[in-house]
Order: sequence, then structure tokens, then C-alpha cells
Amino acid sequence: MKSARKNDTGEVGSDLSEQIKAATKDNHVRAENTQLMLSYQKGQITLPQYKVLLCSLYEIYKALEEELDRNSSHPAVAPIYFPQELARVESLERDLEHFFGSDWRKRVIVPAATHRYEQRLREIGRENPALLVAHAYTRYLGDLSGGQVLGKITQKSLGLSNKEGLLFFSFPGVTSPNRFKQLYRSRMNSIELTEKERAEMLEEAVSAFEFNIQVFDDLQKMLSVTIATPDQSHGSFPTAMLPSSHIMQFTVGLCVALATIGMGMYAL
Ligand code: HEM
Repeated sequence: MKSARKNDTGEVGSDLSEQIKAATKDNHVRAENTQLMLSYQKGQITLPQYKVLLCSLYEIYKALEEELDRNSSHPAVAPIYFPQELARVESLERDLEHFFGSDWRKRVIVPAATHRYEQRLREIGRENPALLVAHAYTRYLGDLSGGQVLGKITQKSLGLSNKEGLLFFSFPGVTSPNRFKQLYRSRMNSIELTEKERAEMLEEAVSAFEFNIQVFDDLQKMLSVTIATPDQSHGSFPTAMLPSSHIMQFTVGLCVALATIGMGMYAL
């Protein structure tokens, strides 16, 4: 059963696709305004930022797509199951190999927020697969919307040639993202949901955005405790993490102390 809902901007129809968009509108604005997404919009995305983002996206899509595959015949999942057109894991694996080299699997580092997101995906895959629709919507429709612009910005900001390291953004099975999004929305609208299930779905979509926001915030924190490194070349993980940062602080402190003592002795 479907019901009409209203939001701040006025009437919202009874379709799930409209309701989910309205329910997550404010969260979308918050996601766009995370430090990481702002760097993107200013065309200031750096290689370290992009590399850690790819690592987290890989873990997220691995969980999402494994759960979608396992539940592909579930009545709520089947209508929005488009592995040929949408699956991202293989593209992410190739992008990671491009940046980290053949041993990329050992070099994937993700923050706690990414683990929490993955765990939620596994949990709903086991216990309430219909909610995977909210997560698939949040990621795939985002990738087919703003994500397309982000791909172009990444290429330009990082000076990458052709599609190297950028397969994540490219959907060869989707000729027109806008037409595909329409098809996807109509499939979402065909899912039979009770009022309670619909309310849970909208709530889960809000959570899905929040998981993404937390991942972006954690990635930004992870990068802020790293030392900017001049070597951003292929294959090198860009971050000298916290321990090195402490060593650097200690070394600088020691130099300042020695200089101060030296000046004191000179004055004597
Ligand atoms: C720099 C960051 C972002 C920009 C510039 C951006 C931009 C856009 C734009 C222009 C649209 C199309 C709006 C429309 O058709 O009415 C869109 C849709 C969407 N975006 Fe984003 N976006 C960003 C980040 C995100 C993030 C982080 C997520 C979620 C993880 C996300 C999820 C979505 C979804 C699900 C839609 C489809 C809305 C719908 O039609 O129902 N976006 N975005």
C-alpha cells in the first residue's frame, strides 16, 4: 500500500522514488558539504584523497554487491538487480591495482566508519534484504548523477590520461544515465511494500547517506594525520600515518630545543 507524503518543499507523490529523494534531501546536502566532497567540487581532490576513497568504496561495494547477489531473487531486490549495468567491484579492483600495484589487496586501508557501513550491509543482507534497495539507490543513483561530474573532476585534478584509474566512474553498460535512472526509479516504484516497510526503507536511506558522510569524515581525519608527501607516484601509499607524524613532531621539537640551547650557550 502506498501513501502520499509531504516535505518542506510541498507535495511529494506516493512513489517510493519520490519519497526516498524527498526523505534524503537534507542528507544529500550534508554529504555534498563534507570536506572531501567540497575538495571535489573545488577541483582540489588530491591523489592521497582519491586513493583512500577508492579503498573504502571497494569494501562498501564488495559488501553491497555480495549481498545483492545473494538476495537477487528476493521480491524487493529482483526489480532493482542490475549487475551487468551497475556492478562496481571489478572496476574498483582494476583502479586499485592501477594505483597500488599487483599487491593492492594488502594495501587497502579503511577507517572504522567503513567497517560499520559494511557490517550494516551484511546485517540487512542476512536479516532484511528489502532494505538493500535503500543502499543500492543511495550509491548507484548517486554514481549515475553527481558521480559522473566527479569522474571528470578527478581526471582533471589528478591529470590522469584517458580512463586509467577512473573505471569506477564509467558505466559501459549504461548508454544514458538519465534514462537508466528513470528505469531504476520505475523499478523501485514497482516494489510492493507495506506502510511499515516503506517507512523502514526511507529511514534506511537516510542511514545510508549518514554512513557515507561518516566514511568521508573519517577519511578526511585519516588524511589529516598524515604528512604531506612529495612522492605521490604510482603505487606508493601516500600516507605516513600517525606514528611517523609523531616522529616528525619529536624531531622538530628536538631541533628547536637544540637550537635554543645552542643560542643560549652562544649568548654566554
Ligand atoms: C560533490 C558531491 C555531490 C554532488 C555535486 C552531487 C550532485 C548530484 C546531482 C546534480 C544530482 C541530480 C539531482 C537530480 O537529478 O535532481 C544528484 C543526485 C543524487 N545524488 Fe548526489 N551529489 C554529490 C554527492 C552525493 C553523495 C555523497 C551521495 C550518496 C552517497 C549522493 C547520492 C545521490 C543520489 C542517491 C541521487 C539521486 C537522487 C534521485 O534522483 O532520487 N550524492 N547528486
